Amino acid sequence: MWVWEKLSASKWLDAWEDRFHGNPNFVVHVLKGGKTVRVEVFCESQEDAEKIVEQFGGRVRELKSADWQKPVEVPAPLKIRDRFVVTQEDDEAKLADMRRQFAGREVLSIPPEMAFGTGDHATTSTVLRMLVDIGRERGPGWSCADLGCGTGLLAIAARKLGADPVFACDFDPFAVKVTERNGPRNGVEGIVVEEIDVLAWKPEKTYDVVLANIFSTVLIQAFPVLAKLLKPGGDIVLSGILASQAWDVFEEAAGHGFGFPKVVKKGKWVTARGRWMAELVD
Ligand SMILES: C[S@@+](CC[C@H](N)C(=O)[O-])C[C@H]1O[C@@H](n2cnc3c(N)ncnc32)[C@H](O)[C@@H]1O
Repeated sequence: MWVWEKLSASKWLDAWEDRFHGNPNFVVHVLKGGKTVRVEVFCESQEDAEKIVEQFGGRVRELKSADWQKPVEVPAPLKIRDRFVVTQEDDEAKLADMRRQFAGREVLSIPPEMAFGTGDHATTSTVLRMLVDIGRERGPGWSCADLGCGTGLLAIAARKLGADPVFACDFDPFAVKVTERNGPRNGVEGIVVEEIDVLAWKPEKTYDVVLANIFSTVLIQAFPVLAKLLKPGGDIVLSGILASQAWDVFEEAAGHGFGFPKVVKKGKWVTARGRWMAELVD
C-alpha cells in the first residue's frame, strides 16, 4: 500500500478538502499548530501514487502493511432523527442486538469500503436528516435521484422512506458495485444504479427529489443538469459544500432558478435544501 503525501500552507486546507471530498482514501492532517497541511492519499500501487505526485507534487512513501491492517474500531451507531440508525457493523448477531437496542428506528448497515458514505461524515448525516423530513412531508410514492451515490446510503434511505422509483449514479464504477450490494444487504430491491459522470450527462427522466453530496466545484457546473432532472416544485438537497465556497454555489444556483431557504452548517461543511423555481427561468 502506497501513500502519497504533500505538505502545503494551511491556507490551502479548504482547497485540498474540496479536491478530495468524496475520496474515502484521503486524509488531511493539520500540522505545526495549524500552519501546515499534510494530505495523504492511499493508493494500490506505487505507479498510481507516482501519477498523483506528477499531477500535484509531493512525495511517495510505502506504508508498512502492519499499519494498514491495524484493526479499526467500528464507530458508535449514528441516530438519524427517530427514523434510522446507521452502523458500519455487518455482523448479523450484532445487527440483531442493535435492532433490539434501537427498537422503533430502522438499522441501516453500511460497512466501510472504498466508497464514500458510511454516514459518519457531516455532509452525509445532514442530508439524511433532511431526507427524513422530506419523506414525512411527501408521504409514499415520490421519485428520487441520488447523484454521486458512493455507498448508496442516501438512495437506500430514500427507498425506505417511500421513494419509488429511486435512481442512483456515480462516476466511480466501484461505488456503483457497492451501492448494488448495499441495497439488498439492507432489504431494499429496485434501486437503479448507473455509472454516470454527472457533468457529461443528458438526463431523460425527472424526479421529485434530487440529492447531490458532491463537492462545490462539481455542483457549480452541474446546475444545468440539475435543472433538467428536478421536477418543478421538487426538493433538492446539496451537500459537500465547504462554507468558504457556499456563496459561489448559491450564486450559480440562483442563475439557474434554484433557491435554498434551509442551510445547515456543521463544522466547515454546508448542506442546503431548496427548490427549483422553474417560473424564474426564461
Ligand atoms: C462525498 S461522496 C457522497 C457519497 C454519498 N452520496 C454520501 O452522501 O455519503 C461524493 C461521491 O460523488 C462521486 N462523484 C464525484 N464527482 C462526480 C461526477 N462528476 N459524477 C458522478 N459522481 C461523482 C464520487 O465518486 C463520490 O462517490
